[in-house]
Amino acid sequence: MEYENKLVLAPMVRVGTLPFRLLAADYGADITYAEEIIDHKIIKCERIVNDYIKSTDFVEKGTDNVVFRTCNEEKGRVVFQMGTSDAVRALKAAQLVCKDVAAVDINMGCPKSFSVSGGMGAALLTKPDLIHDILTTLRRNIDTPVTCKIRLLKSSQDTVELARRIEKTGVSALAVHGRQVADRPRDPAKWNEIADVVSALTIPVIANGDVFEYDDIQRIKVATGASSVMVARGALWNASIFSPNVEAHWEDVKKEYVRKSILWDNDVKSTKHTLKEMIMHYSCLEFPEGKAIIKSQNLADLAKIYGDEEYYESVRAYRIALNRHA
Ligand SMILES: Cc1cc2nc3c(=O)[nH]c(=O)nc-3n(C[C@H](O)[C@H](O)[C@H](O)COP(=O)(O)O)c2cc1C
Repeated sequence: MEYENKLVLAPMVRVGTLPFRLLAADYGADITYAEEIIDHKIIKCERIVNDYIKSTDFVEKGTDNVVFRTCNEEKGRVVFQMGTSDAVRALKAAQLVCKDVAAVDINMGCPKSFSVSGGMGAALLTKPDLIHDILTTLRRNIDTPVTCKIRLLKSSQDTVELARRIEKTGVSALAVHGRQVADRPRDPAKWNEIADVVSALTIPVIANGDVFEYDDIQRIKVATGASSVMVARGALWNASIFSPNVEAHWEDVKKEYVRKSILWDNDVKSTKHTLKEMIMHYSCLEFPEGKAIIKSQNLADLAKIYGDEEYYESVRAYRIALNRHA
């Protein structure tokens, strides 16, 4: 996969499932990261071709819990992001999914305690030897491109030094979130420190942090020199941020997201979570729409909220018919 001049949907836990990735792609995202999945979890899965909805599922053995769902349509642009603290386990996990995705990314930026206490996410930033071990093990053993995503270190010099070590492992690209581990999301991202990494490396750098409207894409490119840009919250709040045309109204974006959730039989908890995040940004969960979402128990309930009962029924009928002919 090429990493120059790309618009990238950032990895987002509980948000970056198949329907949201396809939504972002429809609006213009070239590369779409899946939510972070921990190596332990994917290793417990088996790969199942789901003829019913035409997806490829990684399902926890002995359960019907779909840990990762993808489809042919996104094969050339989906990035599987993994949380890991061990090269052997990371490889085992990557081998399971690598034929179905465009790249495998290692998360080295998550500051949450469940990640850091397991030696994953941002904990890796202080262990350059382990980073080297994980990335070179993956590079040598899988044909799929390998990338990673880091945060800024205490000084720009430290970040550049780490980035250079990472580049030497042969990764295809490096995503840099312009905040340090202790920074809060409301602290401004330091685009100037991303620029230092861009000028020190020859591999593509994907600049991430504080892109909230389409014009910010050009701004961060100019400020950092990076040709590719990654967007998280801006896309969560309105996935049409990737579109050079007029931003779609967020009401339409929500409706389309629910339709895609129905089409790809998304976990209702994940769809509800994403809808709530979208609503909280523009409005308030106390209004009837928010209350109805909180109360909803399945995708049929969500379809009803958005006046899409007919759509829901037609998808259901189509699947039943397909299944009968299978
Ligand atoms: C809801 C949410 C979930 C996130 N989950 C992940 C994740 O799974 N992996 C990761 O590397 N970063 C994760 N992040 C961080 C984003 O990918 C991104 O680095 C950060 O939000 C900065 O970008 P932004 O300013 O465009 O939001 C998450 C952020 C948000 C808002």
